[in-house]
Amino acid sequence: MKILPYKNLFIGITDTLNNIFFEGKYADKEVERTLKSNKLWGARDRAFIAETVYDLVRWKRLVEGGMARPLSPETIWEFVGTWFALDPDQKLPSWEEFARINHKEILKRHHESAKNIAVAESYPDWMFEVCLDELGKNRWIEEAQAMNSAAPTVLRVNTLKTDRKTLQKLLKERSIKTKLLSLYQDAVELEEKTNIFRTDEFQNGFFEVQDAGSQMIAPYLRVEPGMRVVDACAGAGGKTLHLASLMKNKGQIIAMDIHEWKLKELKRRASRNDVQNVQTRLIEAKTIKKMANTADRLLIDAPCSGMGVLRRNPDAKWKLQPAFLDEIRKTQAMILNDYAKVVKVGGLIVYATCSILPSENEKQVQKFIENNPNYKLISDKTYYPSETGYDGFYMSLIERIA
Ligand SMILES: C[S@@+](CC[C@H](N)C(=O)[O-])C[C@H]1O[C@@H](n2cnc3c(N)ncnc32)[C@H](O)[C@@H]1O
Repeated sequence: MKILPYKNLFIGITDTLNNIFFEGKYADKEVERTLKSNKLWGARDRAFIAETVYDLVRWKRLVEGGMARPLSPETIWEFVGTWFALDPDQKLPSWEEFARINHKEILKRHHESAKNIAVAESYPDWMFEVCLDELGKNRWIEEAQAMNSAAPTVLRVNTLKTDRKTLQKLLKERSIKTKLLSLYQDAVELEEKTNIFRTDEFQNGFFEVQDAGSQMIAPYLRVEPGMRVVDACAGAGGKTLHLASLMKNKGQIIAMDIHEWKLKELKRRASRNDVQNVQTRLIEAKTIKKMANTADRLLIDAPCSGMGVLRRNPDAKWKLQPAFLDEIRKTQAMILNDYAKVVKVGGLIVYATCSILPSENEKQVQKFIENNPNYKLISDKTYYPSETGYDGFYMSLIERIA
């Protein structure tokens, strides 16, 4: 995007980056907070700030390759200036903050550093190596590149309240252009970024924002109206709400998590969506044991590394640590082993993650089946961002056979 040479926009960008990189804040929340902080910014100003911040979070390592020094709170302006200096079509404003910017030097350093592919694709070395090792070179390079582009905004129509065509028409009346996605039965994609949360349609629960890949998970569980379904890692309920729509609000969904605040948010969303068949339950020491053999269906939307959704959360590239990956694999194995008993004999389980790493996905499931002969793998699938254009997900369907 062309530079908008206004100092207050650049101050917004540098402050936001500082909070993301050095105060541990999440990129999406920080961008939202910055955009709310100045009511006078128009749509173009907002787009410039949001796009520049996301680009810089995504391309941090590549930009550092062109800088004389690493990124620090002291070098944030140089970091932003270097990013624009890498593009010959951009002209930096002649402010003192950009006085150190030397285009020729930057390009020279950039050409040298980008010979390292992890720098060129802007990933930390350890992450690049783990992914190369797990996915192989061809697959990982394609995914690394796909996850460096901006994520589209996709809505899931709430079929308890309306249908896709009606939603599309209502949004069109607000000059919000959308397209229907033929491979995803309830998905509507925005053609341009806009603050969709301000619309009456959102306030009235006609849709939720949910990536197209994520929309494949609930239907994979083959729920039917009247069933008793447990959503074991429900979080704020993205998939719980989808399950409720598929069940036409009939039967019972028990939405569980280890964090009460997430379940509170789930309740708020359920009421906006007119979802009436969900009961929330906080997971405590004996909760899971007590629920053995009670469910027709079990969704395990497991906590994971998020290595399929980096284009939506590019800051995770820099925040994720190898030790966390080890920990999360243990948690996944524990959840699968302990929670699988909740389903009745003949019942179905979906184990899903928003990661494309086999060690969090098919390898976890294989290990579980090997150790638990009462369960059978029916099918599984990984959705790769490079193939779908949406977030990466894994899902497996497991039957309890004895
Ligand atoms: C991928 S997120 C769930 C997203 C959610 N299903 C949705 O669609 O919005 C994983 C969730 O697992 C929860 N979690 C972490 N450890 C858990 C555990 N031991 N048992 C149950 N849930 C757990 C996290 O709090 C988080 O909300």
